[in-house]
Amino acid sequence: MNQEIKQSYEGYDLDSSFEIRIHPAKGRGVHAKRKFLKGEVVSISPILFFPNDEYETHGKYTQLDDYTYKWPGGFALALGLGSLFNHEPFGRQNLGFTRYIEKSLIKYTTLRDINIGEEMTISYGDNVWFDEYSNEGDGNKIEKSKIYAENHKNEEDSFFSNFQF
Ligand SMILES: C[S@@+](CC[C@H](N)C(=O)[O-])C[C@H]1O[C@@H](n2cnc3c(N)ncnc32)[C@H](O)[C@@H]1O
Repeated sequence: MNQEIKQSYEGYDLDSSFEIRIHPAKGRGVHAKRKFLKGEVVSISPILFFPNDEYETHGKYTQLDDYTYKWPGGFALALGLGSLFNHEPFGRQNLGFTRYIEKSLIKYTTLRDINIGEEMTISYGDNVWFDEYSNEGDGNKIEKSKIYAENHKNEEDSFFSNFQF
């Protein structure tokens, strides 16, 4: 990460496991305050469901559009930490998520060990709607075409494509 970005981070604690840090381009993000091991359940978010018609008429014209997940019959807002996980290009994220439709929940699980201070991220998929920054490399803005190529170099990974907003 370059010096300019590092210096502009500010943080505040949520509890003994998580803190919020504010990145100049990405906004708030969730960072680990303790070490997490691969396979740990990090968070379970109950969701608030918006049926398609309500979303089409109202939701998509509001800030909700940056936060909701696709859900059968409409869209879902993850309550709690789930809405604050920022995006990393597919393959670089350290959390996976599973939708439990019947229970109206999303469960977030670590894909690898996560060290203290690391940002906890999910992948929103290939088609993001903002200039994409990545924690890897120099931590700066990345070219979408480069990431697309990286994500598709091994098409057998594509069964993960349901890990999308
Ligand atoms: C679900 S919100 C995540 C929480 C958000 N950072 C906040 O402060 O409320 C998604 C928004 O975060 C920002 N974001 C997430 N990941 C990003 C990334 N890798 N690069 C740039 N912006 C990102 C984008 O503005 C996006 O619309």
